[in-house]
Amino acid sequence: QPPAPPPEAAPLPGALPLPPAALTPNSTSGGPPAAAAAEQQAADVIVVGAGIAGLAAAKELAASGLRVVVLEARNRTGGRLHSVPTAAGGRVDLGAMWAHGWNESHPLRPLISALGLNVSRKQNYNSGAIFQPGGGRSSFLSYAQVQRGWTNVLEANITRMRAAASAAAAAASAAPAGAGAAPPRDVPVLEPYLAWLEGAWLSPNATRQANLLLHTRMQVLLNANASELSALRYGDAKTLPAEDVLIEGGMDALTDDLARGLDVRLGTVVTNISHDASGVRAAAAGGAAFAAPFAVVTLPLGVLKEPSTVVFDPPLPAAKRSAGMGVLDKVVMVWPEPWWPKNADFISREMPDLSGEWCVFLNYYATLRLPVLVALHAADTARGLEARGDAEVLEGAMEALRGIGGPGVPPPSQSFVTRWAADPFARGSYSFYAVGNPRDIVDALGDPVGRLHFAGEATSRHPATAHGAYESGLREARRVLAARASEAGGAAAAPPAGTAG
Ligand SMILES: Cc1cc2nc3c(=O)[nH]c(=O)nc-3n(C[C@H](O)[C@H](O)[C@H](O)COP(=O)(O)OP(=O)(O)OC[C@H]3O[C@@H](n4cnc5c(N)ncnc54)[C@H](O)[C@@H]3O)c2cc1C
Repeated sequence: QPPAPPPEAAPLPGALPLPPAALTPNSTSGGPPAAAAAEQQAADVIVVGAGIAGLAAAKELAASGLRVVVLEARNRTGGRLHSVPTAAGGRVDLGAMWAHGWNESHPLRPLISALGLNVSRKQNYNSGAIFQPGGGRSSFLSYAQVQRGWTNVLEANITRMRAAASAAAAAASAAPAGAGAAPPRDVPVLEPYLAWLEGAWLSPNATRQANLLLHTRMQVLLNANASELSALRYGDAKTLPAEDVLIEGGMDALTDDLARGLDVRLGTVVTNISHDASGVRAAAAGGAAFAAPFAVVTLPLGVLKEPSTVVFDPPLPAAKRSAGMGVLDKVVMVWPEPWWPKNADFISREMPDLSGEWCVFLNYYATLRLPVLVALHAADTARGLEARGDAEVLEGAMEALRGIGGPGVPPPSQSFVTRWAADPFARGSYSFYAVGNPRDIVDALGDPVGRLHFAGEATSRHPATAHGAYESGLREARRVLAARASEAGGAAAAPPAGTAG
């Protein structure tokens, strides 16, 4: 539980007086009134972005008695948490869906429990029904055997490579300057895979299953092409040591709850952020302007990677854009009844190549008893599908599904097609370690720049997750409080970079 707010937080020198009507708590239903557009509205802290990171930061800061204004471009809160009702009942997630690493100390557990939300049983990644390209069930290996046999070999291969790289780095640091081993060379994760595949002499059928696994275990999970993913950093983006659950009713219940009582300005597209020793100013499309001594910026990495979208003055260090931003897209399809194997967590198709189109469908029936299949596409495959219209996308889905279930498979009664890469307020799904990224990249992404603080999934030690984003918001709220206390002459000092979240 957040601490009780102090009676009144003293505004810092430089904070502009608050115009009485400028900041109205609970104004979550629209942008600022036009009449206020020209004047600069003041707060103690500006939070840019009402995703789970921004809302966590705002809630924590507001609980300390600060005047916080949250600027959000969309007409809803939640950002990459976005759940929609289905015609068959229940809700499904178009963004994040799993609480990864569900254990007793999961950071989202208190929120989920307080809201009384149920979670599904743990997702069983070994429960899959695999089909051959021409139809018919793959019979010679179970999904579990495939995973044990092939991905473990692949991961062992990468582990060996990383050990060799660490040994080379240790030798280089022990040697006198200019001598010693060459610095470790990072390679795309595709390289060890292909090397292994070449030496493995697999049958065509086994190769297709290996491609399926490469695609699901790496490209879909990490939302990037195997040619972009760092082999040295593969596995660094650790989740918590347990399994994944789905949240019944959808993940955005969490952000709905966090937003309650906060001053969130929906429909406020921030275009410029300037800062100096006296404070931060944020300007939004339409002319609204905001000022505060501090800001917490939670813009997605994909947005930061396009510097013309939100212009920073002075410009941000290049390191703020240096990790990879990938894409994971979903095609959510709803039927009145399931026609597919009901208890297999995943319905998959062997893959003739690495393109991975329509190769994996998550079966919501197995976990939440919803007659819903969710096709997952990543990276280049996802970008290719984003360029097509919904009707064409669904045609592709039906062709694949009829290859699995026969010509009688009916079209879905409802569908949703996501386009996270094209979304101007996300520009992708989540971050990944690109080839050559150093291990401490998340610290560079999260380090403050003057009075600007940075939170969001990409800045977290658990990147690419909702709980990592949440913790990063709390981390930056604490940093802002420490910086305020230190400026006000208190003894508190800002925690060093990368200490939490
Ligand atoms: C398809 C998909 C599947 C995923 N699956 C999982 C999963 O199963 N489990 C998991 O833990 N995580 C998953 N994730 C990742 C998870 O959703 C994110 O890590 C998390 O939601 C990020 O939160 P955030 O607050 O950092 O960013 P966001 O939620 O993106 O919040 C940033 C906010 O900034 C706003 N914004 C952008 N530009 C501007 C602007 N110019 N002005 C004002 N506001 C702006 C955005 O609209 C957004 O609301 C998934 C993500 C996607 C897209």
